[in-house]
Amino acid sequence: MGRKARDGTLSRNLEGRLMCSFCMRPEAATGALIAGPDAYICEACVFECSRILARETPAQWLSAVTDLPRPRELHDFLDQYVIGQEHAKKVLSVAVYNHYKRIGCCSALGDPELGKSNILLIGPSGSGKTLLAETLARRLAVPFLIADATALTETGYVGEDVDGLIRRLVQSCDNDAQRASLGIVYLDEVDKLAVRHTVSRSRDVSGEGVQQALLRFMDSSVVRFAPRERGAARRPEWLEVDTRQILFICGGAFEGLAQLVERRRRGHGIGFTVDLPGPRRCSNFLAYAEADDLIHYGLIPEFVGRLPVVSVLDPLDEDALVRVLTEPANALVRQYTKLLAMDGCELHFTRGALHALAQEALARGTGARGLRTVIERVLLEPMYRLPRQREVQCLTIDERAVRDGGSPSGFEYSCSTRA
Ligand SMILES: Nc1ncnc2c1ncn2[C@@H]1O[C@H](COP(=O)(O)OP(=O)(O)OP(=O)(O)O)[C@@H](O)[C@H]1O
Ligand SMILES: [Zn+2]
Repeated sequence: MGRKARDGTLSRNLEGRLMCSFCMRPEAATGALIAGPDAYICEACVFECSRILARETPAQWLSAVTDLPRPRELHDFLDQYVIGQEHAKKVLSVAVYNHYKRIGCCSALGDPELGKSNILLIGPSGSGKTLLAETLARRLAVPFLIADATALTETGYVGEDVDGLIRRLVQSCDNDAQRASLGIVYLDEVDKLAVRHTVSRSRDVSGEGVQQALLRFMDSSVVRFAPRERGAARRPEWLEVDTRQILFICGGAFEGLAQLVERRRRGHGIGFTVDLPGPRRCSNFLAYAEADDLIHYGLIPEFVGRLPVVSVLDPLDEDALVRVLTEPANALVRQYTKLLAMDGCELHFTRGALHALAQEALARGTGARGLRTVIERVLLEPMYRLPRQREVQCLTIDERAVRDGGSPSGFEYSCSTRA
């Protein structure tokens, strides 16, 4: 036994009793300790170590890579849940595939070099940014966390700092730090971190400060913290997460960015651009957004540099919203049909009603997000009455029922009893 094991702090606790050098529990609590030249280890820690090693063997990584869905498969899966956004689907499928392929290969070959390709999604509210990220994470069965960039603070301020974000990811994996490090973090509203947007905000935390804090995590940084429930057997005292394998997908509407792009493309100082941009033109110009435009918008160059993959999503038009209502595997119309079927009622929407719903959602300017609100309003009255009105067996929502705002009269008008 080495000198350190006898005298050093690694092997004895404050009372001078032998302890496990890994979890620091005394011999009385751990049972037999296995001695090394400089340290001791208990059974629980041996178990934990073998579990970690089992996951890190190259063979396992390679099989994970062989099982990795190819970009085309990822795209097909996205198609089941996300309407439109073809470009974003393609870009994301490839980027996410490459990300996990890289992780697998680098780990297998013991290569620490990991050029990570975090992703930036630019698109209006309710166009499917979160949905795309979430659906990919579900297909890959990797941990997924959604966070709002505007709620983040610099370390030391009140609120959730970036460390807290990683901690939340680990907690969502039942404190499995290893698994958490393969996760995807979707960071919403990063456009609100732009320097020019934070000047007039009331909170004392600058968006720039948060951008700086995020930089560290988007590359590689070890976050170390104590798990919430301590003391339980076989639970390490500290959890460590290396963020270098965590994929960050950032999203934002970037209002006004299209105008910046347009101005750049037309050359500065030419007066005729002023009153040209309409919504359609703007989204066209967004497709030409470059790193410089994002920096001009107020993101710091280092932050933009960490987001090499950029995709622009289209605003959903009326036809797209009708498809969102009906086509996805978990489409709203399917959901409510199932819900009313539980009350023994068959629900139908006419084509006119679907378009009216889409138009109303469109008017709200929150993209597909508005659809649920509108459909809830229209179906409120029927859903309120149905559980009592046993005779109603077939309910057709037509255009008028939508336009009448789901008033009782609209309901009377559109429901019928079947013999
Ligand atoms: N392209 C789409 N296809 C199908 N459903 C969509 C699509 N876009 C949005 N939705 C639906 O609208 C809701 C909101 O979408 P999502 O959260 O993805 O918007 P977002 O683009 O992330 O907007 P925000 O930036 O405001 O969060 C989701 O519940 C989703 O079901
Ligand atoms: Zn131990």
